[in-house]
Amino acid sequence: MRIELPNSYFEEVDNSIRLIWRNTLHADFEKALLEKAIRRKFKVKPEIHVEDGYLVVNTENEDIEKFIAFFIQSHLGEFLKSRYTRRKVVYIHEGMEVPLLGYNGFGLIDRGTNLIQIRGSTGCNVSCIFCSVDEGPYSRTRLLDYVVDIDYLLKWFDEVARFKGKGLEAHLDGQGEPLLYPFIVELVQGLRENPNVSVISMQSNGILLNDKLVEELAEAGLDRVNLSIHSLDPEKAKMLMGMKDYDLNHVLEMAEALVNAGIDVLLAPVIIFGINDNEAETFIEFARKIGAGKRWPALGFQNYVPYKFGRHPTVKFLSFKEFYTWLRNLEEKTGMRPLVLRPEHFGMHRRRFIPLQFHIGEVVKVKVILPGRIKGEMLGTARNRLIEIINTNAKVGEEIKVKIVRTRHGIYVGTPV
Ligand SMILES: C[S@@+](CC[C@H](N)C(=O)[O-])C[C@H]1O[C@@H](n2cnc3c(N)ncnc32)[C@H](O)[C@@H]1O
Ligand code: SF4
Repeated sequence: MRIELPNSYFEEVDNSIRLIWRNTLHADFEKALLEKAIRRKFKVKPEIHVEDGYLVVNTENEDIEKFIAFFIQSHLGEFLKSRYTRRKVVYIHEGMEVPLLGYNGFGLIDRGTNLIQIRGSTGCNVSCIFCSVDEGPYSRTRLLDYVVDIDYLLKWFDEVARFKGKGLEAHLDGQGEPLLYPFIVELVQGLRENPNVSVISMQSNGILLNDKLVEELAEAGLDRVNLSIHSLDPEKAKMLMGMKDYDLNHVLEMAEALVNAGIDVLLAPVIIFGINDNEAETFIEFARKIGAGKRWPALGFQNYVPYKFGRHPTVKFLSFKEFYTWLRNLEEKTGMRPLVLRPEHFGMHRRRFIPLQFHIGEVVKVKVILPGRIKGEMLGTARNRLIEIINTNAKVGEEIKVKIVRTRHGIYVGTPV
């Protein structure tokens, strides 16, 4: 008898049955564990193996089939891992009562404009050598990943959108790669249904795109992708993305496929002077060739910035003043405008902030609800907001007092007192 679960297939790995769920997540169940559970319940020991992606059990007993499906689904949360980072995944859903405002790892961020950042998951499939958040399989600091349930994320978004009003841009980004979010198409669809959303955009490295996904995203209503391509030289691109099988050609093809599907493309290379600044004109040529920048600017060159918790390939970087001079010269030389980007180019304007719940210096009683992503970090909650607690060894379930040390843009950081 073959067992099938929605959006999933199975593989056999060593002594385990691996469930691959929505292509981006997996969970390993030891065969012995599954067999023990069945033996206990039905007093039989069936043979289990995987065939063509199906889990096959040598029984015609439908109750056993149902039991196995139920057992796997109900234990999924315990074993869930990212297929790309191999880290444990904490699946956040409504029943956990985790607020989706307050933290920059997942949920929603309001920076006082009509653009709302939406972060459905953490984790990345590559490890760029300059990554501001030290992401990807080779991260040295990130200990686990989060995935937020789609219905729960949309529920919070709808509430935020009601407060913020009409003409919003819903921007899918993250401390990681948005295309790893297992419900990315459904997320775009759900956002499109919100009457206050005018534009849906995404920041992505584009690697996981394929023709089918591009079509699905276009149909769901994605308007623009800010595509991170850092070199048009295949070898240099591999080096910058920290991935030896990075297929630049595929990403370039996908850039074109996006444009052809009616999704605007903004190329967003990070410029590290001495490494890829000499490619600026080639980027501009490529953007022109594929017809990027139909409704928004075609290029968004980014200045490399060494971040505290990021990776640092070089000690040399340009001040923003020097960077803008470089961009203006490039505008003059190539006629490509605008390269110096302003919020107006994206229809962005100031909007009333969701009111802050805490002020700096305030001491708050916080319930610790989740482990954090880096050592010494935990996530706590108070007044329906998340708070990142740093320098702590508190455990989940404890109630502790923290002093709020950061509130900027509604991202709360606290230290134990
Ligand atoms: C952290 S990434 C997340 C989204 C996605 N993974 C990507 O790379 O497009 C967000 C953007 O920041 C850029 N970025 C990463 N590290 C940076 C750094 N040190 N300085 C400037 N930009 C950086 C990335 O290239 C990307 O365009
Ligand atoms: S910059 Fe983006 S693509 Fe590169 S490692 Fe960081 S999150 Fe991943």
